Formats: sequence, C-alpha cells, structure tokens
Amino acid sequence: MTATKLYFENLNPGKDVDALFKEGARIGVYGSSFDPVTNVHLWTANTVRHRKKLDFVIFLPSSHKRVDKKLQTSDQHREEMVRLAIKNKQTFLLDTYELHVLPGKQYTYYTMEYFKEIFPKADLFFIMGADLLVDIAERKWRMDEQLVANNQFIVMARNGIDMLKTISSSALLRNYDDGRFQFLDKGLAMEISSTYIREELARNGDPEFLLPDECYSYIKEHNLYREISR
Ligand SMILES: Nc1ncnc2c1ncn2[C@@H]1O[C@H](COP(=O)(O)OP(=O)(O)OP(=O)(O)O)[C@@H](O)[C@H]1O
Ligand SMILES: O=C(O)c1ccc[n+]([C@@H]2O[C@H](COP(=O)([O-])O)[C@@H](O)[C@H]2O)c1
Repeated sequence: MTATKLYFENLNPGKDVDALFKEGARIGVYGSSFDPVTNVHLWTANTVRHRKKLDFVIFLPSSHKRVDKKLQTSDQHREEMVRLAIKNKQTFLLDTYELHVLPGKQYTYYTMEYFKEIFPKADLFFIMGADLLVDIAERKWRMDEQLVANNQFIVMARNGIDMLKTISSSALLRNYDDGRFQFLDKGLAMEISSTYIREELARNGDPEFLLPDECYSYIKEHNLYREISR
C-alpha cells in the first residue's frame, strides 16, 4: 500500500474518519497549484461539495516538479497556506501526495490511482474547471486515455466553454460520454485567479479579502510574491 499523505487534522477521530473510509463515500479531489489558494478555490470546492452531495473534498496541491506550469513559491509555503485556508472545515482535507511522495512524473492519472488505493470503497471524482476539459480534449494531458477511462469527473462551467460540445467533438472524450463527466454550473461566474493576486502583490497592490485572512497574513509575514517571475 502506498504511504498515505492525507492530513486528518480537520476530522474528529472516530466517526468522521470512519465516514471517510466507508463504503460509497463520495470524495472529490481538487487539484491545483494553489499559488496561492484563493476564496474562489474555497467557494468552488464548497459549492461542488454541496451540490454534488460529496462527503469530502480533498485539496491536492501540485508540486514544483510539475513540468507544464512554473510555480511561483515553494511547495512548503503553498502547503501551509492550504492548511490555513481549510482549517476548521471538517469536510475539507489536504493531501500532500504530489508534494511529498509521488516519485517522478506528476500526472493526475498516477495520483488518482493512489487515491483508489487509499479509498478502495469510495466513489471518487476529480474536480476541475471546463478549461481543463478543453485541454484534455486537445490531448494536452499525459496518460489521458487511461485517466479518462478509469475515473469520474466533476466539471465546473466556465464562461464561453460549451462542455457538451467539448465532449462530443473530441475523439477521446466522446468514447466516454457515459455519465462519468458530471457538469456543474455554479450559478455565478466569480473570477479571482491566483495570478491576479500574485500580480497585485508584485505591483504593491492590496488583494486582501480575495483570499482567507490567515493566508493573506502568511503572505505578508513571509514576504511572498513580491516579484513576478515568469
Ligand atoms: N473561477 C473559477 N470557476 C471555475 N473553476 C475554476 C475557477 N478558477 C479556477 N478554477 C478551476 O480550479 C482548478 C484550479 O485552478 P487554478 O488554481 O489553476 O486557477 P487559478 O486561480 O486561475 O490559478 P493561476 O492563476 O495560477 O493559473 C482548475 O480546475 C480550474 O479550472
Ligand atoms: O496529468 C496531467 O497531464 C495534467 C496536466 C495539467 C494539469 N493537471 C492537473 O490539473 C489540476 C489543475 O491544474 P492547474 O493547471 O489548473 O493548476 C492539477 O491537479 C494538475 O496536476 C494534470
């Protein structure tokens, strides 16, 4: 069995932990660089949890080993900010498998295989925005056929993206149009990006209230995102 890197800090021992491992537990995995985590990450995670009746949402920060995206601050800082952001929310968990364990290539396919080992009885979903569905349709993801064939997804609508058409026009995705992609229209297009927060900080702006107070204080205390590095 792969070493678990799931942090149970938000769970009461006993009942809550049993709920996480129970037969048919509905668990969403929300992957991002969280560079930094924003209020929109929290709001989208909670909306998905509520509307799709998930028991838990696992926040999965990606590591600096990612090849497709340059991260702007260290794994340790991003992990700590997610921990602060989800503190006291019992249905939100942090998993640091990609940060600390996953050897070699950081592909979501491998990470979801890890979650299946940890939660063999659960109903697992990878949570993502429709922009990522387009990327998968355009064959930008690694091990994409295996990923799609072996997983379920909750896809959040994003402005200007027709999710049904993205699936029907993709040679890969149209073969898996069997209910494994569940769509969610959040009802409100709220756009707070990590990029915007980083850029505000770098130009001496003040993005307070776009992210949890504790994360804002953490950024100030550690003097993060003072420059934009591309
Ligand atoms: N406003 C939003 N509505 C729906 N989904 C979103 C929204 N913002 C981000 N997502 C989704 O959340 C996941 C993580 O996104 P990510 O953290 O890369 O967004 P970001 O804040 O725009 O980051 P960055 O600015 O660093 O690219 C992705 O699946 C993305 O599609
Ligand atoms: O597996 C892949 O090839 C792959 C390619 C791009 C993104 N992902 C995952 O998608 C999640 C969101 O990515 P991003 O770019 O929005 O931070 C995150 O968990 C990434 O590891 C995964």
